[in-house]
Amino acid sequence: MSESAIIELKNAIIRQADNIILTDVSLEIGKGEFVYLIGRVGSGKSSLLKTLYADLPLKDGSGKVVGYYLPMIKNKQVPFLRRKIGIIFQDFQLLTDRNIEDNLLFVLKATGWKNSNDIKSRISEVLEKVKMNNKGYKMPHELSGGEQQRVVIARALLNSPDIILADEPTGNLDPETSDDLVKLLHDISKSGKTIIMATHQHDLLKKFPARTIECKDGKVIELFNPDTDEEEEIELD
Ligand SMILES: Nc1ncnc2c1ncn2[C@@H]1O[C@H](COP(=O)(O)OP(=O)(O)OP(=O)(O)O)[C@@H](O)[C@H]1O
Repeated sequence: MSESAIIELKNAIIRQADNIILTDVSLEIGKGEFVYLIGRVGSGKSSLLKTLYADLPLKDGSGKVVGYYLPMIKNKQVPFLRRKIGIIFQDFQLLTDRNIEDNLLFVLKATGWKNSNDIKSRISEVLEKVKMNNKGYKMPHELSGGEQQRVVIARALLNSPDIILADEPTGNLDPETSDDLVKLLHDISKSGKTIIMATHQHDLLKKFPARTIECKDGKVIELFNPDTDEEEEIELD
């Protein structure tokens, strides 16, 4: 396996229970890469992402994510793998009974942070990164969808993950807010974080081009790579 890839799958089979969803998956993603993951409903995008954060076991083929060998990962190692991965879903999943700062505090406490000054400054750093530093006192329902999703990104950044996996992060947002959010994710990847973003919004691929892979007919195919392809080569169904 390559030394430089932060995510690597080789001849992997992605399963949901006993069902084979994707076969022969070979993929290398480097540090700081931004990758779109596209594919029709039910094509296996979420299953692929779940395999990367060890929510689905990898039993066939090899796979390595931030140094952890997926086929051999032990249950007690999974929380350590997950600390290196920030996960963002379509539904914002903020705790509705507490304000934004307390949402972030909850995660820090759950992941072992104890020093209250460190906690305070980390919360303000991540809110600053997503330009929400003046709204930490607000309750989730007092924020727009785009603002809530920014907070979710801030939450994903708390433990300085190497990788962000975003499953349809703009699925509930209007087009303009989606654009802002994708720009933000691109900026975050430029700071050295690897991002895989599953999306159905193909207009984003044209507006903010990046490497694109597709789940199709039970395989993962490389659709576009800006390092090697011309932009007009992207062809979507
Ligand atoms: N918990 C589960 N148990 C069994 N099969 C599942 C489970 N979750 C998903 N599947 C099946 O796995 C296949 C891939 O689903 P997956 O959610 O990975 O697709 P997707 O590309 O992310 O779809 P979407 O675009 O709708 O999010 C589908 O056929 C789905 O029905």
